Amino acid sequence: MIRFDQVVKKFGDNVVLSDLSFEVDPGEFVTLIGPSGSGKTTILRLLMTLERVTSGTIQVGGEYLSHMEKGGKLVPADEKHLRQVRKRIGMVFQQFNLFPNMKVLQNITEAPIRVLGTPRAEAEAKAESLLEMVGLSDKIDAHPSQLSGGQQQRVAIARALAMEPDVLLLDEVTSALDPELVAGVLAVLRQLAETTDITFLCVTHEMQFARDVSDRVVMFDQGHVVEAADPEKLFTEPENARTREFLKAVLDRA
Ligand SMILES: Nc1ncnc2c1ncn2[C@@H]1O[C@H](COP(=O)(O)OP(=O)(O)OP(=O)(O)O)[C@@H](O)[C@H]1O
Repeated sequence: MIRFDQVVKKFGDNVVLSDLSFEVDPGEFVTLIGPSGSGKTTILRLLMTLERVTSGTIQVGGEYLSHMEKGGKLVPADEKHLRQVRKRIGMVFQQFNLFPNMKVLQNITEAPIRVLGTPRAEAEAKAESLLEMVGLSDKIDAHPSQLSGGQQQRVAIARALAMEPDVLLLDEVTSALDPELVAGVLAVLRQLAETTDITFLCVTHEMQFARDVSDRVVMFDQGHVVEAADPEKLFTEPENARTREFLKAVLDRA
């Protein structure tokens, strides 16, 4: 579903990703772990087309994201192509980024109506069922400022799902939450991972969540994949010294 092929990403002279290749299968839940600055967020931003590759290619669902085919050749994607492929990808951020002046319902229906052309009644019915799924049916007419951080994040998840993405990117979705609100958000994500065929790419410091929910965990350092394995293996018997060092530091801090 996601394929990075020899991707290089530089910011000036800073080589953030060098020759990065990895794949995520359809329906797989993959978590990226690694030290601060290792390039995890850059990977998500490339997938959201907020950044462009320096070289190499990215494919989503068999279609090029970074490039498009023109006259039998691969050329950098134009804005129209990017918008088209991007519709398949949803993202939930650390900061929930809800529209503050819109009620919860409108936050969820806005993109389906405007971007997908979904009729309003259909978009609202869908939003109601998504709000039920995230346990917030009673907040349909609230404004974001009237919700806790955990509730706002669950609305943000519902909003991403309303676009029916094939791929959902999760970037430190619990980092801005008070500790007592984290479990509710993780429970919603766990349910989604178990009951939908969405492909997840997740960046998190919640190691227990990564261990419970992921099909595969990928350890990054300095823009390279150091090691990738199923969570039981990676967390109990990491092969690479860098992974062992990183996990020890994270678990000592917890
Ligand atoms: N827009 C930008 N301009 C310049 N440098 C950038 C930009 N975005 C990221 N970088 C650099 O790219 C590197 C990787 O950053 P990135 O945010 O992807 O790391 P990360 O692994 O997600 O870290 P963290 O866990 O702290 O979020 C860092 O050295 C960062 O300074």
